[in-house]
Amino acid sequence: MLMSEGHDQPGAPVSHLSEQALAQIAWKKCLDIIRDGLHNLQSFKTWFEPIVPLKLSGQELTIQVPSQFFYEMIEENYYSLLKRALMEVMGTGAKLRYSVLVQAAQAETPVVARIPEKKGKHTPAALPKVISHANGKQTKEAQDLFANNVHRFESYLNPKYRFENFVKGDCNDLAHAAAKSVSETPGKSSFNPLVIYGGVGLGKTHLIQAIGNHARENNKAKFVMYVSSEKFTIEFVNAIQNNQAHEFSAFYRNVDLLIIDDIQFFERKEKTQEEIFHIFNTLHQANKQIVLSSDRPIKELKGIEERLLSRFQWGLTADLQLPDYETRRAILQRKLEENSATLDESIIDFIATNMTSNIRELEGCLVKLLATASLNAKSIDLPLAKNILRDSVRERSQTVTIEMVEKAVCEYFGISANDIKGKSRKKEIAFARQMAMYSAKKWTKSSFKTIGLHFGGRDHSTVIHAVNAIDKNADRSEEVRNTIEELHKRLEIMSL
Ligand SMILES: Nc1ncnc2c1ncn2[C@@H]1O[C@H](COP(=O)(O)OP(=O)(O)OP(=O)(O)O)[C@@H](O)[C@H]1O
Repeated sequence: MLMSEGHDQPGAPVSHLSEQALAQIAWKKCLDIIRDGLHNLQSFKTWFEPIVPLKLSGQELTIQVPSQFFYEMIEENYYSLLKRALMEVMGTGAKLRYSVLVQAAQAETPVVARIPEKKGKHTPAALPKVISHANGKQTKEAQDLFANNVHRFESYLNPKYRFENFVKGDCNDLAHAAAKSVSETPGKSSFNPLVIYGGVGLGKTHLIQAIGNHARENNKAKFVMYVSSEKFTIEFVNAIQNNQAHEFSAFYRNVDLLIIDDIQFFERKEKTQEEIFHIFNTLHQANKQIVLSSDRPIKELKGIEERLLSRFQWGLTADLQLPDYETRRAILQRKLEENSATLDESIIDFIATNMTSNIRELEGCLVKLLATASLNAKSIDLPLAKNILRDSVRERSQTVTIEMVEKAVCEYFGISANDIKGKSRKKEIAFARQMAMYSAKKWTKSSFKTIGLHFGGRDHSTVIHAVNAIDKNADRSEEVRNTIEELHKRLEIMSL
């Protein structure tokens, strides 16, 4: 083990070294192993050189990473290598703790990593035996013991899911407001249970975990438990097999705020539904909060007992809709800020315009771009971004239409469709109209006649005149050339 090896600091007994010095020595050794294992100096420089070893206590090494994104990239891509290095240097009991530097001005957020075990395990069966009860009822003694041990049980909440980084929009207004309210006064409002439903990747897990994190950090609920219905079911089956069904039941009946994700997974699982039914009743009667998520409205769940369905609808049900363009942009901006990264506006536009069906995909595009930029140490421009994301957006490509031209021109000049189609001869509007006709001729397959009809029922000769006028202007004026180019760029983005 590292602490018994004195040769790194000749003459200095290792035991006298500070935790920080020990961390530096251990990390330096780990880096040697990682460098050898990577075969790619650039990746090593990008992902490992910026890491600062903070302290080594026993076999637990704490390292500081610059951002959450960094932490996730390392866990995602270099977990095995990192684990091997740590175990070689510090032995099989090695543990790693990340400290994520959120922003220079903010406090650090510690994240406990999972080495050597990648996934944390929460086993209600790990409760002390004495919690078990006679005839399904807990003794007072057992309850007290539970209360005194609450701090020992993990909530299985991911600290990254917070209200602060959940972007509000028309698509999630009610769900967000209800979630905030529940997190402030769990169990005390009529929103019990609170059910959040919505399609894949629209933020259900984020929002329900934000409730748990907020309630826990602000002491609104003592024992918060987050569990997916899949995990709940597996644990329940295990508990039955190990004769620990009573302990299992007792564990969940003691929770102050119970959050269950993806309840559609309970469909057709009769035994598990029965268990949930009893837990639900106990918690509800005791004014404990229940939060559920589902991928569809409760009424559409099939193979779930009526009595359970009706209970799920006792409180408030709120849905998450697909985010609109503005919300998609705001989410991208927020994710960039979180990673202290920037991207050209045109790239943000490109992603927000094309990734419309799922926020996880939206995020995925961003991560792909940032990772490429970082790994190749080069900045990303729009053509490169399109190239990197071509697989994600390929199916969406379409041809430019007159409607797109109208939208792009209106947005660019800040005027309405009625202005363009109307009779106004005001200089700016007449110019925008000519520009619209010019762009429609240039980038769509429409005839002069169709374009004229679209833009206010004008004659085809008016369109020919507009196209010639803009062509001439472009020869003379850089400003006009820039406008054409910008409109072209926006149309390209819209059509991908
Ligand atoms: N309004 C939002 N603001 C910021 N980030 C969001 C928002 N909605 C979703 N996200 C992010 O999108 C990703 C997917 O969200 P999440 O996992 O919560 O979706 P989900 O609805 O639970 O998906 P699934 O149906 O697959 O379980 C997460 O990284 C989450 O942080």
